[in-house]
Order: sequence, then structure tokens, then C-alpha cells
Amino acid sequence: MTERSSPSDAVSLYDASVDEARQREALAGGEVPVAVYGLGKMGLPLAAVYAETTGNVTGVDIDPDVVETINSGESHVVGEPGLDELVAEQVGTDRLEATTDGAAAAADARVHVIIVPTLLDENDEPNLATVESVVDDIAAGLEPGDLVIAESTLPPGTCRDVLEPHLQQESGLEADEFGLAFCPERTSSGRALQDIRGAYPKVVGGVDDESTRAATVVYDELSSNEVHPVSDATTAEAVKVFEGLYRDVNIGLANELGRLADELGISVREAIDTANDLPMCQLHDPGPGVGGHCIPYYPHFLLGRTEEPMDLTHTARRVNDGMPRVVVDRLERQLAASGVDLADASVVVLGLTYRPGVEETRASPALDIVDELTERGADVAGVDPLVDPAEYGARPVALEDLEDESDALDAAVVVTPHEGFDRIPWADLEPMVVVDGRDAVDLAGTDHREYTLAGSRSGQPPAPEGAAADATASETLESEAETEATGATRTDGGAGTETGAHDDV
Ligand SMILES: NC(=O)c1ccc[n+]([C@@H]2O[C@H](COP(=O)([O-])OP(=O)(O)OC[C@H]3O[C@@H](n4cnc5c(N)ncnc54)[C@H](O)[C@@H]3O)[C@@H](O)[C@H]2O)c1
Ligand SMILES: CC(=O)N[C@@H]1[C@@H](OP(=O)(O)OP(=O)(O)OC[C@H]2O[C@@H](n3ccc(=O)[nH]c3=O)[C@H](O)[C@@H]2O)O[C@H](CO)[C@@H](O)[C@@H]1O
Repeated sequence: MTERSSPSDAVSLYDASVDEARQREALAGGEVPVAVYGLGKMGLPLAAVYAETTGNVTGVDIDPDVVETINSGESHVVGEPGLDELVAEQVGTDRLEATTDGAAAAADARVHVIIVPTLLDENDEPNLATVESVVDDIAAGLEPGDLVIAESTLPPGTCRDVLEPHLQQESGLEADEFGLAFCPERTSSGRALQDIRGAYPKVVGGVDDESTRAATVVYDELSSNEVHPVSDATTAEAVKVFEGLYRDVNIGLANELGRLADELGISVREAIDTANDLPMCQLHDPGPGVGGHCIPYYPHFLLGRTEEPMDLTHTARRVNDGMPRVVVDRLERQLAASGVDLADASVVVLGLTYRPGVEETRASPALDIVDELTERGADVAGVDPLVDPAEYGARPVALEDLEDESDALDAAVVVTPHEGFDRIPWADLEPMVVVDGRDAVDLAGTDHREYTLAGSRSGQPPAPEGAAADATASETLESEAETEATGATRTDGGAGTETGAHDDV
């Protein structure tokens, strides 16, 4: 068991006068206390890997239930292979503990890691209040030689213009007495431990060279992959935001192409898969929209904050935000072709979280689809193994009750295909319209009327022969134009669409 060093004999990392080999030995030997602020989907795996590496970690979270769960050796984060065992091991050997007292943790720590959410307010402005409240805790306990590491995604320039002055002012230290570096999470829910341990090079960028060097020492020890130092913190912040923008713009392109499937009478998914034979062409997957508090949020860390126009980024946001409405338009058309008016229909939404297996609903397109269906008069039910559909305006239906419920259903919309959904006995369900947003189900041989958004990978256009003809190309274009014009009404990255639990924006 690692003897936890007392703060007074801790080794400083932000200090070029200390032999680097000694710094590495101290870090790995538990002589450098680490505090990790934020113990959520990203923070808990990160704190656990820090504990595995250094043996002396205090995790900080404002949620007492989170803290209590962790101190009992358990993980509150679902769907992360290996995390339950790692938390149990690290807490059980006193290498990791959790607290709600951020100031006390900061007083004892010599490395401070920030991994709390950076969300959007109702005006799409990044909301740094949570980060700044953590910085207040850190500043209260900041000592000369300490290193502050920000892993939460930040608008480029935040470390230089906001965090460093804030830390200086609140701690009374001079800028050259402590280190500050931006070292972004390159981690996806569902594979957090393998990502943190070194799936990708770790980017580090300090507000000065000594901060970059000290952060490189830390991540050289923590990650099995290389560390990629960049010129400064702003460059590192830009790297992270650019990674997200790349994804949002490319998903927007895929969605724009996917919408052409009806009038081209092809499967755009098949065309995309084939075009991607070329290494220089990597089109993304069309879908019912873009969720999570990463990809739909990161563009707003630059949009409206730059002198230069960012029309392409803005347009992609608008296309992606408009997809829930496109999905409901397609459903309405398929129901009409079956003689059912959407306003009189009973529709079940399959999957409310933003990604299969991830307990996160921020900006989930399913929530907008539920809202849009409700607005158009439909009776809306929801199935999701991870969250309660009732919290999002949908009547909860258990997966195993779907067969009994099906005689009262006119349609189903597959938004987020959780693992258990492959057990849905479609052949035994009463015939209905099924809009498949992710090409996740194969209804061949059933009596359902299937519409696969953007067509299927097997080459089937969105609707069976003739069904697409119900909606002439001009109607499609008209409806798309309307969606383009109005689909962008929600540009808050989804934060404002949740009913019930809201982001603290
Ligand atoms: N989720 C992802 O896939 C992902 C991937 C890469 C990067 N990130 C970045 O990591 C950040 C955190 O993401 P997450 O998914 O872990 O969020 P999360 O919502 O799962 O967890 C956030 C945790 O922070 C806690 N918290 C809130 N305010 C706090 C405070 N003042 N002090 C201490 N704890 C506080 C909350 O109680 C919660 O437990 C994101 O904002 C994003 O910038 C997320
Ligand atoms: C380190 C970090 O920040 N990691 C992030 C994390 O992002 P994330 O967890 O938010 O998940 P994403 O996979 O980006 O999905 C977001 C939404 O976009 C939809 N989507 C996606 C791809 C596509 O082709 N078509 C789509 O429609 C999908 O359904 C979902 O709603 O992991 C990604 C790598 O997985 C990283 O790139 C991303 O930086």
C-alpha cells in the first residue's frame, strides 16, 4: 500500500531545478498528491488511471452520492469495461479516495486535474461557471511548484485569458510560480480506460514551456502512447475543438447526402460505404441527429466568437440540428401513405440516450423527436434501458412489453439502437410503420412498412418500391426547404430541449 505523502514533503513538478528523473520517481511513488475534479463518465476513469499510476489521488465531486459510491469501492459509471474492477482495486488499496471538499483536496494536492463539464447556456455561449468554481477551489490551495491540468474541453484561449489570471488573482501567486497546461481528453464513452491509458497520442500544451514540460512528465508516466507537446495551451485547446468540429461537419455532410436517398432512389449508405473505399474519402454515417455534450457543443466554442466567418461549421450545425424534424417528416409521410394521420398516431421511440450503451441524454436527437411528435399531436411512447422515458415526455414502455403494446402502436422510430434491441421480435409485433434512423433493423419477411433513413448498407433505398413515390421529389424538396429554414431553431446543442433534468446552464 502506498504511503500517502504529506503535502509538505511532496515533490514539485513545475520546477525545472528538480531533476526530471526524480520527479518521475516521485510521481510514480505516491510522493506527488493528485486531485481530480469531476468524477463523471470521463472523470472517474481518469482518476482511476491516475491512481493506478501514482497511488495518491483524491477525486472531487459536488455530488455526495457519487463520492459515497466511489468511497465504497464502486463505480456509478455504466458501460465502461474494467472500470468497476479498477475503482474497487484503487479504493481498496487506498490509492484513490473521493470527497466533496474541493478546497481541502486542493490544499493537499500538488497536481490538480480539471475534468468537469463545459456546457452551453441558452444563447449557445460556452458556460465556464463549473470550471471557474473548480478553479476557485484549486486557487485556495495552490502552492508554488504546483501543476494545474485542464482536461475539460475549453474554447481556445481560455487557459491564457481566463484560467491563468483567475488562478493568479485568487491564489496570490505569480504566473511563474505555478504551471498550467491544457491536456484534452481523447476519450470516448464505452472505451474510456483504453483511451486514457494510451489509445492515442496525448496532446499537452502549457501556458509556458515549463508547464508543457511538467505536463509531459505526467502523461509520459500515465499513458503508454506518446505525448504530443504543442506550442502552447491555446494550440492544444484548438486541437481538441478542431477534432470535434471535423466530426460535426462531416456528420452534417453525411446527413445532407443521406437526405438525397429518396429522390435518387438509392441507398446513400451503400454509396457512402463504396466511396469510402478510397483512403482520401471518409464520409461519416447519416443518422437522426448528433447528440452528447461533445460534438454538438464544441462548434459553439468558436461559432460567434471569431471575426472570421465560420459558415461551413454553422451550416453543418444547422443540418444536424434539423435531422430530428426530417425524421418526423419522413414518418408522417409513411403513415399518410398507410392512411394514418400522424396527429392520431401512437408512436414508440426506440432509444433516448445519444449513443447506444451510454447513459447520457444531453443533446440527444431522440428528445427532439419526442418533442416534435408530441407537437404534431401523436401519442408518444419510449423504450430505453438506461434512462426513464417519462423524464423526457414519452410514456415508458419496457422492451419486453413491446409485443403486447404493438397492437396499439401505429409506428416505431429507431433512434439509438441499444444492445438489447436486437432481441425485439419484430415478426411477432403487429404490423406498423418503422422508421429506422440507424439502419439497425432488418424487417425483410415481416409485414411492417420499413423506412430506412438514407437507405440500408445492403443497398435498399429508404422505402420499398412505390412507397417513395408517395412523396414526389418536389414535396421532398419543399419539406426539406422548410426544415432548412426552421430546423435550425434549436442551436443550443440540445441543452434546452431536455424536460425534467436540465443542464445547469
Ligand atoms: N463524455 C465524453 O465522451 C467526453 C469525451 C471527451 C471529453 N469530455 C470532456 O470531459 C468533460 C466531462 O465530461 P463527462 O462526460 O465526465 O461529464 P459528466 O456529466 O458525466 O460528469 C461530470 C461530473 O462533474 C461533477 N461536477 C459538476 N460540477 C462540479 C464541480 N464544481 N466540482 C466537482 N465536480 C463537479 C458532476 O457531479 C459529475 O459527476 C466534458 O465536458 C468534456 O469537455 C467528455
Ligand atoms: C475525446 C472525445 O471528445 N471523444 C468524443 C466522443 O464523442 P461522442 O461520445 O460524443 O460520440 P460520437 O461518436 O462523436 O457521436 C456523437 C453523435 O454523433 C452521432 N454520429 C456519430 C458519428 C457518425 O458518423 N454519425 C452520427 O450521426 C452519434 O450517434 C452521436 O449522437 O467519441 C468520439 C469518437 O467516437 C470522438 O470523436 C469525440 O471527440
